[in-house]
Amino acid sequence: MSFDRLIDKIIEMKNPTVVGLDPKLEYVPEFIKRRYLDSDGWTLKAAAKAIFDFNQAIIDEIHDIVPAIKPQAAYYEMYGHYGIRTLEKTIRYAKLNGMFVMTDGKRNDIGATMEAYSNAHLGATAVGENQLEAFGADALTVNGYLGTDGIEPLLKVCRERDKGIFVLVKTSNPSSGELQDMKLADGRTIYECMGDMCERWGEDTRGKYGYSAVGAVVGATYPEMLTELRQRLPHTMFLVPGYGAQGGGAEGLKGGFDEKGLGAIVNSSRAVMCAYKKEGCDERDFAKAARREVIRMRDDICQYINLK
Ligand SMILES: O=C(O)c1cc(=O)[nH]c(=O)n1[C@@H]1O[C@H](COP(=O)(O)O)[C@@H](O)[C@H]1O
Repeated sequence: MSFDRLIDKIIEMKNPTVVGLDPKLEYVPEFIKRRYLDSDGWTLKAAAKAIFDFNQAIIDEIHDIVPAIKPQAAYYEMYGHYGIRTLEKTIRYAKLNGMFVMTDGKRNDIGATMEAYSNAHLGATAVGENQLEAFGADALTVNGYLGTDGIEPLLKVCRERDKGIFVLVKTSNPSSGELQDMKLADGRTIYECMGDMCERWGEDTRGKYGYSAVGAVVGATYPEMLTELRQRLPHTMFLVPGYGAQGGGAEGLKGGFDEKGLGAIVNSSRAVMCAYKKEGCDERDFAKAARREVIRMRDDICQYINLK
């Protein structure tokens, strides 16, 4: 009921990073696409099958180095129910390989509907007497803007099943300040207020490292705010996207970590999935190129933090 399982893995692997599996078909090497698209045609089904092979090969190459993956649901929903099946299989395959899985769904709704999202992604669905796991991820990204009743159903599942959530606090995109940086009457920004709510929501779920089951998404593209939020939210684990393809650099990330080098996990998606394109290596070596990139990323970030 905290992020202890994730932090244990980060310490064991000495690696505070997560690979985002956001697989567009154009990232998948031709030789894999031909495997299905030549025989089945250019269909959603064939694309979803090719994407699963792509994900599987990357997981095979990175699972001994990286503690977690973060599949972004949109890249699977694009392929309809075939894509959803690929998401489900990808989650299962990563878990079989010992990885922590954070589904990036950025979900939120009223309490009743949020209960359905919580059961779908983190908990289980009741079918008669049976409680059946649908996706079974370890954590989910969520939007907190509907307030406490939209978060409560998630907290219930986090407590019962040892899961976690990452709430959007200060996002990495260029327009994030339009709303998130606005000041409230009490002088706080909206993102500070959302961060404070994360501390409160997580209060009774703190684990052995002091971090609760309620984490926050804070973009690598805003290093000063990342540093400021680390001080402000001592019990909130950060998911930090924006490193690599969005321009966030390793040095700017250090303020997001605590003095033990914990408290944050940095995501990279395109830079890992498409490392083979950047390297210009044979496309058949795409998974090895992903492996080289995750090692480079780990070493790049770890040089600035005190993770023992
Ligand atoms: O919640 C997220 O993961 C997220 C929040 C945010 O503020 N910015 C952000 O980029 N993300 C996600 O993080 C990933 C970043 O991908 P790359 O820019 O390719 O590394 C994508 O899956 C985004 O949807």
